Amino acid sequence: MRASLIQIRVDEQESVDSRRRRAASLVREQAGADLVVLPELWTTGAFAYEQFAVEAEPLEGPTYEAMAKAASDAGVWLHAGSIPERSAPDSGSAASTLYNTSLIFSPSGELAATYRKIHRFGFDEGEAVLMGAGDRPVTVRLPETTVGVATCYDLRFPELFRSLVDAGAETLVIPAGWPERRRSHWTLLARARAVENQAYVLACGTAGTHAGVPQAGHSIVVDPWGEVLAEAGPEEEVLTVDFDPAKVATTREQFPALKDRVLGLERPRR
Ligand SMILES: NC(=O)CCC(=O)C(=O)O
Repeated sequence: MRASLIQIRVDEQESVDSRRRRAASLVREQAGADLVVLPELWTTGAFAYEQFAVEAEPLEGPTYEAMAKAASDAGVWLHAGSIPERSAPDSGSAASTLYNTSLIFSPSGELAATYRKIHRFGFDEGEAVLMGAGDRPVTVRLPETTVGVATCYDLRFPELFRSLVDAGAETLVIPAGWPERRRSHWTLLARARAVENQAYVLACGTAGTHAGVPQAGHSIVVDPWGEVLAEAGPEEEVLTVDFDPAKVATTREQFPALKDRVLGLERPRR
């Protein structure tokens, strides 16, 4: 199986429209890949908090349109990263809510799944107060593998990944806008999630600097044994890797640690 991770540059020098066109064209260039991945909030930048409401889109907005077409033109499964989604107001409320929502398209350009980021970053600021939280882990069946999705800060929460594995995930796809300041956590956690879940990890970040936050880049693909198959540098690039989805089953058979899980442990006694 061939995956291409598009580590696109996100900065204020380029308009959102221009970046959207460029992303679509980069996706088209990946014809021949099975799966293409874009990062988190690549229209605005994950740290450009003031732009979230300005650039928020309905689910089927301009990014959806451009990515659905790019996926079908290239004939690839496309995890189109995430958008600031403006949901329709709930009944009885005048206010709409923003979500950090991932869009996954099939090779015919159909929407196969959406995922609203569960763990919002910022503690009491930024995304944590500007966006609503998702509450539903999501997996998507591709012909060769079952993909479990998570977004950026989610990477720090192993219990989400366990729920994805329990739902059958073999390949964990994680779009992100991870900052350079914590790059060591990014690569360490990507490998940890791969080793503990005996799954492939495809983690796609952004390049560039937006809202004064230099991005780590260093998109990474890790195999179920924790070996790094490919790692990008800090600048914009497409990281392409071939991997064997069957290795998940063989790793889990040959080193069956997942079978030794003890569930429902009591709280420690004081
Ligand atoms: N956009 C994010 O979720 C950033 C996460 C981050 O910076 C961190 O976990 O560290």
